[in-house]
Amino acid sequence: MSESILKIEHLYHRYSQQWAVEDINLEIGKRGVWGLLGSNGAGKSTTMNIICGVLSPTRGKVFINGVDLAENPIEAKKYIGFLPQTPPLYTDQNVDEYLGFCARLRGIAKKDVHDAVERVKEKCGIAHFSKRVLRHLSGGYQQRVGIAQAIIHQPALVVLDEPTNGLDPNQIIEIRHLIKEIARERSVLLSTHILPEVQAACNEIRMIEHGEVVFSGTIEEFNNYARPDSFVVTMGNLPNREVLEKIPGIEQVEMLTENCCRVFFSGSQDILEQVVRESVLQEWHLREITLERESLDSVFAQLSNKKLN
Ligand SMILES: Nc1ncnc2c1ncn2[C@@H]1O[C@H](COP(=O)(O)OP(=O)(O)OP(=O)(O)O)[C@@H](O)[C@H]1O
Repeated sequence: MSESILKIEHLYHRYSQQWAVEDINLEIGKRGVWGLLGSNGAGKSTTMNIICGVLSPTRGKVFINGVDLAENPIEAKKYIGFLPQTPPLYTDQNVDEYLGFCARLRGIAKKDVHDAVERVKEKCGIAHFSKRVLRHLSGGYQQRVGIAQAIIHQPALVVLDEPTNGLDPNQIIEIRHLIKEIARERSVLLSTHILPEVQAACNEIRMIEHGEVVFSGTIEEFNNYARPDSFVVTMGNLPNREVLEKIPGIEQVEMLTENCCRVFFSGSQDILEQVVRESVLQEWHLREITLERESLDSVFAQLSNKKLN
């Protein structure tokens, strides 16, 4: 990848005795939403805290926009906005006061603070709550303020640690929408252990388990990771099991109803075309044929077990 905003090389982190991250290598591009997926305790927060310079790695290198985080932390951190798992909010401040404070912390010149605050409030849909004290905002709006502080200095990479944790379903949809919106102009790396979250929000997935990367690819590649090996077929004139089992590649047929059966096959999915062809030739009156995809949960479980095995 020529245009990467984040590159991690051989990253290790140990808390006293226990290794939380072991040899993580990652590279992410300059646009889109990148999901860092993993079950609880997989090492996501540790990795994110290291990327954002909150934690020093035991070993390994992190480059933000080509800048070595260890050698040049101030320069590297200019490119990053971070929303940790618990939003760093001063809940006695109102939205304007808090975002103004964050802008100054990020080194924005005094004369530009007002414009920066107005811009992120607009972007995050919180302009109508400018004078509202943070502790009186709902969880979803507090999270919006958390995202606003993460983008106040217009970073090229925004890192969000479980950004929809603890939100209700409507708030989750709104936050996902906001994340996609801010990823139009930059790269967003978000961590989650919730599978529908990555499906709904991410273009690319990096999955870590027990501190190691176990999957790296697009959402389609993730969905197709475990190849389907069965389909369900409904025919007006379904032949008996033995007839179907004679078709090369079909391993076993399980009758579900008089007109419907589940077919287990080995080899490629071309077998479906063959069944359709046979159905026309033999006048079996095919009504429906559906490949049974592995559910995302089962892919997740398989990838989690890959490391254990
Ligand atoms: N401060 C700490 N001291 C000791 N061990 C820690 C510390 N923080 C995390 N760990 C351990 O390191 C491992 C990775 O934890 P981490 O929080 O990075 O995982 P995670 O994927 O973010 O999990 P979650 O989704 O639950 O936040 C876990 O086994 C965890 O118990």
